[in-house]
Amino acid sequence: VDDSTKSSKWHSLKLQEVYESNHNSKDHILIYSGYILIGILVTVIVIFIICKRRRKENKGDSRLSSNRIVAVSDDGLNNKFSTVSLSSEYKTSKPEFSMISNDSGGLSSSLITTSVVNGLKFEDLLKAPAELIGKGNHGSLYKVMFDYGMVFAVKRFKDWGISTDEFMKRMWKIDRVKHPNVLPPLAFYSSDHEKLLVYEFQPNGSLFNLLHESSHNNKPLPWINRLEIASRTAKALAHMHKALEQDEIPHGNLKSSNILINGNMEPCISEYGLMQIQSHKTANNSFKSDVYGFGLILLELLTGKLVIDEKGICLADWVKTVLREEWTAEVLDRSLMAEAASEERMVNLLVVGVKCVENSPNARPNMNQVVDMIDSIKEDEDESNSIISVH
Ligand SMILES: Nc1ncnc2c1ncn2[C@@H]1O[C@H](COP(=O)(O)OP(=O)(O)OP(=O)(O)O)[C@@H](O)[C@H]1O
Repeated sequence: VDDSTKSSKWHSLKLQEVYESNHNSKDHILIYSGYILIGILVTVIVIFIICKRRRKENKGDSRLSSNRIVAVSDDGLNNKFSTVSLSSEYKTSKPEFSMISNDSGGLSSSLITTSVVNGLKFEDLLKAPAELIGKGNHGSLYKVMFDYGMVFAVKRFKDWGISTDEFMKRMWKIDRVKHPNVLPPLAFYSSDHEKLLVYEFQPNGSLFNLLHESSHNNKPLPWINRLEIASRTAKALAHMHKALEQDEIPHGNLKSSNILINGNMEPCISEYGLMQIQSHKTANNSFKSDVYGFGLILLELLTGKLVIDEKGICLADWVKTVLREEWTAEVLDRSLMAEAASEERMVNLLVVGVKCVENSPNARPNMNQVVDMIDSIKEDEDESNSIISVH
């Protein structure tokens, strides 16, 4: 009995052991399956997050693809007319810019899109050969060329005391206002130290080149073209003033080198709104400064002389003096006098110019009044031309 009891006890112990070992391995399987499930779950979450991020980045990229942005390093640029690649300039020093601006708080605030330049990327601009074509008072201008024929003018501003935020807001406001005779920026970039603006390159150069650089064009600009340029520029400026009056954004730097000439000999106002107004009080005076600038352009158009000549004589003062002394014909560009056009209408336009360059801003007309005055000269011109053509 004892033996059989022992053996049955032994059996039940064995069974228990087997049962327990089975039970343990089941537990293990369960535990491992749990781990695997958690692992899968974590992997799925990680993949989901990565995909979401990629999608976001792609969105940013497609926004960028319609931008043109140029990065130029601070050093490595010299005064000489030179052909460089912006990317090589860029590599000469630690890059100051990246596609994502460090100081402007994000991509969208550092880049501006425009539909005109779809498909072109930042890298393309960096790689393209660039030519320094001028150094103005407020920065340098580069001509950037692409294999497939597209050419851009990139203006690089130095020391423009405007914050990135303000700059971006201003650019958006200007971008909203369109006029066929105002050159819109195609893209722009801003960091605390530097602002870049990209424009379409105008192969015919500026009104300044046309009037004052004999090598530019040997044929003098005919009166009818000068009148047309004056009229279109006045209308474009009046349009911009009206649309941006509330925002207090005048052109701020209107001069003949900022009037570009397109293939049809039409003027295009460039670099609108790139100067900062000191205060609200001066805003109105700044609009009247544009009127002054426009007046000087009229005087340049009619006299063919520089705003300040080699002897330091100021064109506005000179014209005023000559008109006071009634030597009117002396003032006009000789090539205009050689034309069979009406001297009277030329003098009328000159008078509009003189009104615009009055010393006191309040004495100057606004751009709408200027447009009306020029329109009436144009009407006279058209009328007389139609009479001539009938005869
Ligand atoms: N989009 C453009 N296409 C072709 N030429 C241009 C373009 N923009 C400017 N230019 C020309 O490049 C030259 C340099 O221009 P830039 O604007 O740097 O100088 P600026 O107008 O003389 O001075 P500022 O810095 O006061 O504007 C000028 O002769 C100008 O007419």
